[in-house]
Amino acid sequence: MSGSSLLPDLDPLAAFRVPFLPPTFYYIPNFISEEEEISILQKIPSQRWVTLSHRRLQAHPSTLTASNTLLAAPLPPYLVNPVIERLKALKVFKNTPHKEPNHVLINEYKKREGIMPHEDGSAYADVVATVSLGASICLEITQKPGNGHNEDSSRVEREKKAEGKSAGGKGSKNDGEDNDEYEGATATPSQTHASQYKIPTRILQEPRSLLITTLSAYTDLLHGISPIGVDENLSPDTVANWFLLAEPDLFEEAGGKNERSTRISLTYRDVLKVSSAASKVLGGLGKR
Ligand SMILES: O=C(O)CCC(=O)C(=O)O
Ligand SMILES: [Fe+2]
Repeated sequence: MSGSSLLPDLDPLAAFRVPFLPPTFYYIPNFISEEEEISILQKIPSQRWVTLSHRRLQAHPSTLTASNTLLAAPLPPYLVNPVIERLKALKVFKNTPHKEPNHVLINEYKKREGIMPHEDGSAYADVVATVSLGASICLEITQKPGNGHNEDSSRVEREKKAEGKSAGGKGSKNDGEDNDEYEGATATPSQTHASQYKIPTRILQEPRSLLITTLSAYTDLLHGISPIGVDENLSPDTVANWFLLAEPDLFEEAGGKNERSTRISLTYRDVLKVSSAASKVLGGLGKR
């Protein structure tokens, strides 16, 4: 029905699409309230962190098995409410196998910490919803090395690809969980990107915001966070989601700078392979 200008746009995400990027990035400022942010931060268990070289991380309900299988278990309530209810209202995971997230990776970045440019792995459906807590940070979006810029990128091509694509990342090497390094050898040719998009670019993630990345954000592009103390030169020209920001004035008044401080991200995902049998076996063993 989107063809008629008399009808409202029925896609609840349409207003939040990040411009200058393929239609696979959505940014929603103030997705949660300050009270909700504080409440979630207080409930993240301090004993669950795994320290990596440039960040700390924890997986809920658990780390995936070696074969990228999730042992079925509920997410803790503080990760369900209010976030998952709101993701459902926005139909964020409507095309993924389980229709809702079943796994959350929590990342913590202190000042000067980051994550190498990477794509998220084939363990997950190709939708990630990231809630930012505590501080702002810039996510850098870059082209995957080896991707052509000159190939057909017409609207028709892109829509065909988006329509034909069912959930499920393809060909990615990195699960974002235990290996930050991008392995460029897996690059596949891009049919989606050309000069109408501004890539590389940055997405400024404010505290309490939601960033949704889907489809070609997974297959054709890389995302990463520079391990720096200050994000600089922030402006409408250099930040793709500038006009979606809750408080662009804060960065303008600071001379286009964002002084980093500890930022936590909750990355909601749908793991493709879920084993309830395995969890029963483990649960049984645990009781002995
Ligand atoms: O913290 C973020 O916003 C990005 C994290 C990420 O890319 C990942 O966990 O795969
Ligand atoms: Fe990632």
